[in-house]
Amino acid sequence: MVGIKYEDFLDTSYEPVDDELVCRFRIQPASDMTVEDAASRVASESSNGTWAELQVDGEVRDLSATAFDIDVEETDAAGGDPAEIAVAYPDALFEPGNMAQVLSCIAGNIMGMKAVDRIRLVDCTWPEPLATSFAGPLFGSSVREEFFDAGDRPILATVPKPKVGLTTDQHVQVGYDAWTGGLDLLKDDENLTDQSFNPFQERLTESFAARDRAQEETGEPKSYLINVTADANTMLDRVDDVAAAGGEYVMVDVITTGWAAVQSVRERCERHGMAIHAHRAMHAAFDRLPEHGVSMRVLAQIARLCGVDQIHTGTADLGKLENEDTYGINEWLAGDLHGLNDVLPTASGGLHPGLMPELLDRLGTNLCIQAGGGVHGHPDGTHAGAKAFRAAVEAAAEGVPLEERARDHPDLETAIEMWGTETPR
Ligand SMILES: O=C(O)[C@@](O)(COP(=O)(O)O)[C@H](O)[C@H](O)COP(=O)(O)O
Ligand SMILES: [Mg+2]
Repeated sequence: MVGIKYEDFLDTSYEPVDDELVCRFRIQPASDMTVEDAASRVASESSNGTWAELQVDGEVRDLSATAFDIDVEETDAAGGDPAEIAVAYPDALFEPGNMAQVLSCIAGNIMGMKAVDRIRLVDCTWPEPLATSFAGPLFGSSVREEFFDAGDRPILATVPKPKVGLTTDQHVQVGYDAWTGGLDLLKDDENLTDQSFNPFQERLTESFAARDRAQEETGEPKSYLINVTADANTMLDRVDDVAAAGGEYVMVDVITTGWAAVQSVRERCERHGMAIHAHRAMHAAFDRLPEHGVSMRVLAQIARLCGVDQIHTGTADLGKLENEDTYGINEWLAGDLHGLNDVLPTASGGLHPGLMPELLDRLGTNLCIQAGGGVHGHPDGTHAGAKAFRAAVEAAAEGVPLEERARDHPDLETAIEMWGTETPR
């Protein structure tokens, strides 16, 4: 039998081994706590320790995490200085392929410990055994070639606005106008699911009928990010319904449904060869305060492991919503992760044609770009708004100044006159 107590979870000479998950936390120790004491408690409470000294078998001891790196940020603030710490977690602590269990360790009780005034899970380094125990994306950015002839340009999506309240007929008409105006994707808003004013089954059937007409008319492949968000069983039924209707995608509000449900949807989508568009509504409840919570970088990592193909990552501060490090997150989503597919970032929120050159300059073209107000707010309506959006992105991707392209593109000219290159507030 061996005793384990908080101090045993701190060892700054420790070198993590290859199959260990390494998490970096930003902590603000409580005023009566040294950073070492706080770090040992983070490692203990997020693995197999607790406040009382325990007598355990050796094997149990082996499941203990180790805080092995402490980087204090000197400040003149009262109380302890904040610090970034690194904790290594043994592979055997985790159930392979179970994201909810992993998060109950690394983002569980520690988020509420009195030993720290604030704690933020900032970044993770995922080892091969744990990472490859997850499905990962089925397509990732290859959706651009698999489903569309987009070539070098980003794929373009629009959400009918107002976000809820349109009838199914109105929704479908907006979709048809957007698709025939040159957009690749119609997208449901995060809070549109199966409400009486626009029921899911009718919306599904009639939208895909309109999609087929639009493909006929334009000769271009079109698709629909239909929101299947609901309880897990209902979501799986809706995935099957979308497959039966000939859909290529489903959209899921991944934060509000939870990662366990996302993993089940991923499994069902594989059966049908379908892609998952992840909306991150509620992410800011986790990531907005820089000193506390879970960073969007880590949320994006979790989404990739759980198998989404596209996820919203922000507009590099060009749009209406706060963004955290869009560039860094997009880079990680495109990077190697033990052979798992990449994820296509989605830029959305306050975007309009005038912002496209700067957006592509900052984030490149390996993107899905969504504009709702930036299309349906066009004075000449959705079809004109869609044409302006497509023209702006094509010009930006070709390096042609918008003003020049607008000379022979009146809808684009109108959009630029209307919104200029301003970021909406
Ligand atoms: O409801 C909205 O606000 C949007 O539909 C954008 O509409 P607009 O194009 O009309 O702004 C998206 O949900 C946000 O972009 C989500 O934020 P993020 O992409 O940051 O997750
Ligand atoms: Mg929305």
